[in-house]
Amino acid sequence: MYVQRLELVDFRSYEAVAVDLSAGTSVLVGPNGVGKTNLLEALGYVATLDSHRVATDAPLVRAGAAAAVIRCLVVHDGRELLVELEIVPGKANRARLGRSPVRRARDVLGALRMVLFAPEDLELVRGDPAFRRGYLDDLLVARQPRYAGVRADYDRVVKQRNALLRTAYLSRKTGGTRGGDLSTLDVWDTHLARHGAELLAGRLDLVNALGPFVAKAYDAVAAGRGAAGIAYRSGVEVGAGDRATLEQALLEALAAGRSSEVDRGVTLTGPHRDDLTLTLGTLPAKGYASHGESWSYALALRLAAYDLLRADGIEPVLALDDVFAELDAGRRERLAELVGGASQLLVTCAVPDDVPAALRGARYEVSEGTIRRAD
Ligand SMILES: Nc1ncnc2c1ncn2[C@@H]1O[C@H](COP(=O)(O)OP(=O)(O)OP(=O)(O)O)[C@@H](O)[C@H]1O
Repeated sequence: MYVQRLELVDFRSYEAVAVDLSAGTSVLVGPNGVGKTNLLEALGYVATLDSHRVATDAPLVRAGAAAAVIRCLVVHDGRELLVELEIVPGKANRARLGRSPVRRARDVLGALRMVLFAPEDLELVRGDPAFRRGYLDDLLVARQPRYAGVRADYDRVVKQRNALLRTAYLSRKTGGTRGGDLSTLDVWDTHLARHGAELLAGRLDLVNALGPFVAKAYDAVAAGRGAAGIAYRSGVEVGAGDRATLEQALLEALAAGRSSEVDRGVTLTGPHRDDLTLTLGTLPAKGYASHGESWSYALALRLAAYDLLRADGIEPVLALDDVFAELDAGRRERLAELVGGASQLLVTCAVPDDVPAALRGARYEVSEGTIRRAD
C-alpha cells in the first residue's frame, strides 16, 4: 500500500498544497516549523480519524478558515482509491471514498493503513494509560476496521452512563429531588458489559499477538539491552478471555462497584479504565526506563504494530517523524535496516545528514506552505 498523491486545503499551515509521492522511501526535508509533521499528521488522520498531536479538531484547521480538507489517493494491490475528508470543528467529519459520499466518516477506516512514529510517542511509555489504550485501539481498528464501530458504541455507552451517574450525584449534592433516578442503570450496565466485552476480547487477542513482535522490535532497536514485555491490565478477571466470560465478569464488577460509582458519579469499571503494562526485564518501563530506553521502547511499539500488520498480510505505510536526530550512529543504521523494505516509508528531518545513506530515496523540500520534489 502507498499514498500516490496528497492534497490539503486549509489544513494546519497549508492553504492549498498538493504533492505526488511514490512507493519506496521519501525524505521530507525542511527547517523547523515549516510544516513537515503537518503532512504526516494529515495522512495519520486519514488512517485513524485522529491526530497524533491534538485531542480536538480545531487546531487542524488553518487559522481563520472554517474547514480543512484532506484528499489522498491510495494505491493498494494495484488499485487506486481516493479518500477525502472534510474536517469541520464541532461537527461530524464528511467523507468520500472514490468520490462517493459515505454515511459515516469511520467508513473510510481501512482505506489507508499507516503506522506513524513521532516524538509524541514517548507518552506511550511515560504518559497516562489513555495513550496506551489509544495505541491498542488504533491498531485494533487498523487490523479489523469493524472495531471502530465497537469502540464508538462502547464510548457512547460510557458517556451516557456517566451522564446518568453525574446527574444523580449532583442532584444529591445539591439536596434536589429531581434527576436522582438511577432506575435505568441496570440497562446501561448490560450495554456496557456487552460492548465492553467485545472491545476487551479484541484488545486481549491483540496483546497476545503483539507481545512477541514488541520483544523482537525492542531487541533490534536497543541491540539486546534488556527484554521488553507487554501485558494487558484489566480491572476485571479476564479468565479465558472469551466474550461470554468477559461480559459476565464486567456485569459482576459493575454490581460490586455500584455503590462507589454512585458515590463518585462516574463509571469506574470497564476497558476505558484499563492499561497496557510495559516492562523492561523485571521492571516497569514507566518510572524506571531512562530517556533513551523509553524512546527505544516507544519506537519498538510502533515497529511491532507495523510488523504485526505485515504479518496479517497488510503492507502499511510507515512514517517516521523526526526520528533520526534522536539516535546515535549505530541505532540509525539498525533502524534503517529494519524499515528500509517498507512499501512506502516517509521520513521527515531538519538535517538531511541525520538520515542514513541507506534511506536516501526521493527527496522533497518543504518550505512555508509549499513542498517540491528536489532530486
Ligand atoms: N491551525 C493552524 N493554522 C495555521 N498554522 C498552523 C496551524 N497549526 C500549526 N500551524 C503552524 O505549523 C507550523 C508547524 O508545522 P510542523 O509541526 O509540521 O513543523 P515541522 O516542519 O514538522 O517542524 P519541526 O522540524 O520543528 O518538527 C508552525 O509554524 C505552526 O504555527
